[in-house]
Amino acid sequence: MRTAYRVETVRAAEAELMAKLPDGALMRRAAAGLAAACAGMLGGAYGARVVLLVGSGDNGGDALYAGARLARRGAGVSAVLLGSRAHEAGLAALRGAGGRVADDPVGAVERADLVVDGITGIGGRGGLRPDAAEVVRAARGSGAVLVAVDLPSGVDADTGEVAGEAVRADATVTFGAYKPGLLIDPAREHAGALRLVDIGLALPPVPDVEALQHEDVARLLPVPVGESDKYRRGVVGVVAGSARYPGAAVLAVSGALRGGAGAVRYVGPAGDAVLARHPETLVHAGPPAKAGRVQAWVIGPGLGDTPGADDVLESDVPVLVDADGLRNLDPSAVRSRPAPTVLTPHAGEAAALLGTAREDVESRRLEAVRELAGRYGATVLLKGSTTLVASADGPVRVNPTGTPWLATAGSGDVLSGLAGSLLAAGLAPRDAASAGAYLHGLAARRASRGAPVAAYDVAEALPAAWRDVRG
Ligand SMILES: NC(=O)C1=CN([C@@H]2O[C@H](COP(=O)(O)OP(=O)(O)OC[C@H]3O[C@@H](n4cnc5c(N)ncnc54)[C@H](O)[C@@H]3O)[C@@H](O)[C@H]2O)[C@@H](O)CC1
Ligand SMILES: Nc1ncnc2c1ncn2[C@@H]1O[C@H](COP(=O)(O)OP(=O)(O)O)[C@@H](O)[C@H]1O
Ligand SMILES: [K+]
Repeated sequence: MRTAYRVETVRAAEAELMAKLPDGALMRRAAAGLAAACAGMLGGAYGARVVLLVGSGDNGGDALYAGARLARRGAGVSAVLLGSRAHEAGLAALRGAGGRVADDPVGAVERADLVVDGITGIGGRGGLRPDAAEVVRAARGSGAVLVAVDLPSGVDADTGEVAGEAVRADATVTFGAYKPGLLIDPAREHAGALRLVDIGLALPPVPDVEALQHEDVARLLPVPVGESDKYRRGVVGVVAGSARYPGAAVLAVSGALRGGAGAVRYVGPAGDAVLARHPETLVHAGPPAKAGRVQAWVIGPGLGDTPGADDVLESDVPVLVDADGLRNLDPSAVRSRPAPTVLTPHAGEAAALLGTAREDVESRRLEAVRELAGRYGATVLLKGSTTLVASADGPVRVNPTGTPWLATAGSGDVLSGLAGSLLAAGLAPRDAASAGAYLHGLAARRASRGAPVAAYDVAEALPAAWRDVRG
């Protein structure tokens, strides 16, 4: 599991550790890790031209001490001082090692091999100020490798929000713990490759945000055993499709068939289309309550204007509500259910549920997903460039897989079928949602390999994604 902690928690752990260590020891640890990472990216420090962008806080201090180390190894290091003051001991260390303060900041970054962004870290507020923004733009245009210290300056560490201009780094070297913003867009896009330097912090067991890795998903996935039969493996019911959108039913069933349930019941008017593609589906044209027993329902993809989720929400099994099922969804109807509910909105659907604008959800997705989970008393999977899964309590899960090629019509239908199938197979709601998103993103990467994919390609790549995860 990759874990991330909010600034408040990181600062408390730092304070506890600092009290036990000599003055400046923690910063020297951080700087040593940073210098080693920079030297690695340069393929050796000797003869390299390194420019440090230095803000007025300890983030600048890290950059200055790391610069001193690189200078001692033969790099030409200069510092661009962007704050009202600079970390005094760090600046003295740099000067003592032969580094200097740049008198022409833009010229210096234009000639640099590597630029170190030490403008702001976890103490930063808002976007870059104009003087910093100008030098950062020159650095971006120079072809130098841009390495952010702890965080790309200008992004919000706790939320991933980017209000104004921010550094776009090739890599970020972060200290002690990942911060949520490093894993969540839009900030994640600014961070580049992530590297964590252990500085010995003792962090609480429960993080604020976490991201599943292969081994976590492998442990969650259902695997049939000798005495399994199709009913014991779980039956998932899919209520989807309409005369206008029969394809959504086919796609949701395609995901459900590859999600680990032993059987898929399809309920709705698109039975012929579903059977043509998936003859193994149990098809029913009447109301869901008459379709036979299921262990979980998926409702919503391609329903169009046909009545919403009420019938299914009254059932006593887990329900996943997607797409058209989310329209006008009543929080009290969801809250009062005896079984768990999973909602899978994209940003537009989440915005409609919250009564806000789509852009607002996209820029503050962590807050939006938490708010929806609280309001509905449900597990919420918010889709998009960073897919998040939140339940009423516990860490928010960030999905680390996926590709922007997934932004294609119908891929969400595959996901809802898949996650619903995992629910029917017995996974807890946040596990079904997050393992589903993980496999879905992995399948999309496999199917795409840098080229456009259709939603059905993603469904077909799901078995290969399972095999990847299970090793
Ligand atoms: N506390 C510790 O023990 C350690 C801290 N470390 C470093 O210290 C950093 C935190 O240091 P600080 O708390 O001094 O805070 P930062 O250095 O992150 O930033 C605060 C400073 O930046 C200024 N500032 C805030 N927003 C700005 C903006 N938008 N544009 C320009 N300037 C802005 C503030 O006026 C303040 O002087 C961490 O991110 C990490 O890099 C590391 O050395 C590891 C140890
Ligand atoms: N920019 C993006 N980067 C990565 N994944 C994305 C991006 N945009 C959308 N996705 C993913 O694509 C899928 C689209 O689902 P959805 O919006 O419901 O579309 P549809 O209703 O057409 O199926 C989701 O899994 C979502 O997370
Ligand atoms: K920084």
